[in-house]
Amino acid sequence: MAYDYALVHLKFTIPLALFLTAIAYPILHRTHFLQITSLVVLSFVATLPWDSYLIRNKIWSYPPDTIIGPRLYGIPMEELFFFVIQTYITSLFYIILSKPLFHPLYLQNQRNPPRWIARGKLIGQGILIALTLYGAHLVRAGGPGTYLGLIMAWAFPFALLTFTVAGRFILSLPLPSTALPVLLPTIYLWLVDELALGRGTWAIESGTKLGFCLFGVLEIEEATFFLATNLLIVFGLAVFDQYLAVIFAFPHLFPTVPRSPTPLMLVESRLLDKSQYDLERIAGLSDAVLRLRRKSRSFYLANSLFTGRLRIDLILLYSFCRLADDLVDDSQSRAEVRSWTAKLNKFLDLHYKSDPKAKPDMDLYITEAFPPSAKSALKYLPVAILPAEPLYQLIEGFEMDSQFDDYGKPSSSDKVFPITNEERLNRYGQCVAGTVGELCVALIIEHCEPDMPAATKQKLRAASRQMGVALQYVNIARDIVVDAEMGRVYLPTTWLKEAGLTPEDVVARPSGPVIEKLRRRLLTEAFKLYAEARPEMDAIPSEARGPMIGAVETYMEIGRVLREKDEFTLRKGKATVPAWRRLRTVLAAIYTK
Ligand SMILES: CC(C)=CCC/C(C)=C/CC/C(C)=C/CC/C(C)=C/[C@@H]1[C@@H](COP(=O)(O)OP(=O)(O)O)[C@]1(C)CC/C=C(\C)CC/C=C(\C)CCC=C(C)C
Repeated sequence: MAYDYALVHLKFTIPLALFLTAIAYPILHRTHFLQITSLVVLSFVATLPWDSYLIRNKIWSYPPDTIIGPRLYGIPMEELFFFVIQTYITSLFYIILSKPLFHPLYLQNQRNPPRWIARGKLIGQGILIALTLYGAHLVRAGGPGTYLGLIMAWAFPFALLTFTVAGRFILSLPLPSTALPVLLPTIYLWLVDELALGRGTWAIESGTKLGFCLFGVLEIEEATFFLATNLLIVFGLAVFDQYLAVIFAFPHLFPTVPRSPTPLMLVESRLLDKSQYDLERIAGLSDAVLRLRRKSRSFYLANSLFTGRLRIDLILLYSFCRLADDLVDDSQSRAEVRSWTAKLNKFLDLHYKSDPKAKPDMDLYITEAFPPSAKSALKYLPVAILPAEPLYQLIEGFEMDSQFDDYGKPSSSDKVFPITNEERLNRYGQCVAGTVGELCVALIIEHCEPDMPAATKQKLRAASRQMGVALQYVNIARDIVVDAEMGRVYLPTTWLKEAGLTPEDVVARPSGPVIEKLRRRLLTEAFKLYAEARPEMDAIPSEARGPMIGAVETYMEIGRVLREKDEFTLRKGKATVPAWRRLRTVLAAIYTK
């Protein structure tokens, strides 16, 4: 039947490609399209002459009644389509499995790599050189080793080239993110090939094959072809990721990055001397990711949905917010709180209020005023694209937090509970969380749509502040017990009074039916604010909309768990959302954005 080969695509390769597209679509970014398109073109151009040579030299053949007919340089169009769809399938496997990775962190081995990476690269290069030479030997020897030799002498030089360019980066990546995108499509295509060979859709001519089969009727040459070509595709994608990471991670080298870096920028990135890489910044990014992972499962999961410089700046913003909050929270006295907030305000003054002509030495100030662990969070805060006012207000919110703390004063009569009423609660939420929402939106606009209409910007700012308060209310509702243990009660004193309680009662007994009722009242307010702000998220630029909705919904899911259950799993005293449910929330957000 003339459609046998075409049916192989219709039954096996196209369905898998469609399935992977459905899975990957919400996380695909413009840079991914650049990567996949480039790889498809490169694969097509590199395979065409090689494939044509093998067909014309009768290494393999197609019974006329298995192909539709049109050929290019002797290659059936179904085969040409195979070049494209195999590259596409393997690329999607790689992109899906690599999405959680934060690629800039893997640039740290570009200079003075660990011994095993340096050696691993040399060993890898040695293996690829040996395989290439052996392939050439088989070709020269002719006979049964010809087909295998042609595969090796063609594929492994390309693999050697890409591994030479990105070997340290590839070896630095977690093994599953490179091995699985090679092995999964390879095994799948082995099975497809086995079926096709078994049906006679194509045939490998004797005389130029070794006659060994990996299993069934799958010739060892065919198995080697799919393994080698998928290795080439993954190496090629990793080369892209290495140079994209350089573009995104180093603003001093690439001050502005379009929504999708251009091929010229990739070439520039490749030609850079690695001595220009700011590895101190990479270490700072590593500190920020570690802080995010340790402190917030909600935002740590959500961060992997973002891409490029927006992802980097959100992580850096989180790191600063968390650091500032911890400096104040960990203070042992009101004087210490005032000292930290004064230093943080001065840090902001030096950035926003100093004479541009007399730029202060920020590194010196940070080193003198803050502990070494704080340096990277302060140094790399992307102040150039963040508005000042929300940052000052954030520090003000942390100062409000400190009013709760009596720092061990003997008499509880001095005890202050500043959240006296709902208005104060809202003000507090605006300061510590509404500001964060506004700062997130500022980054999104800068990176995704700087020329956004002013009216849209204003609507997003207002909605982001409201959403921030909603998340803060969920945070408070979740942490009533934890906060009470710290002597803090964020439930408004007026609410407590209506329920016949005082803040001291809540500190003494932060659970029970009355507290539960107040928790639900606060959650009702949180979901009211959320419901008003959520529709405005549709105006967020498309590449950030799904991830930002994912971040917000993951956090609001904490509130849903609290509302659904009277009893919930506590982790360090905090109600937690099961991992499967957090993942389900994120996936629902990005697939329905
Ligand atoms: C994806 C990613 C990395 C996002 C980063 C978001 C970010 C910068 C968060 C900073 C959070 C933070 C540490 C702020 C300091 C004050 C504080 C603790 C606020 C509370 C956050 C809880 O963070 P935590 O790390 O403690 O998380 P856990 O509770 O331990 O799980 C708050 C609850 C406030 C968080 C508020 C926001 C993130 C703003 C939300 C609003 C938006 C994202 C804007 C949405 C846009 C529109 C148009 C509605």
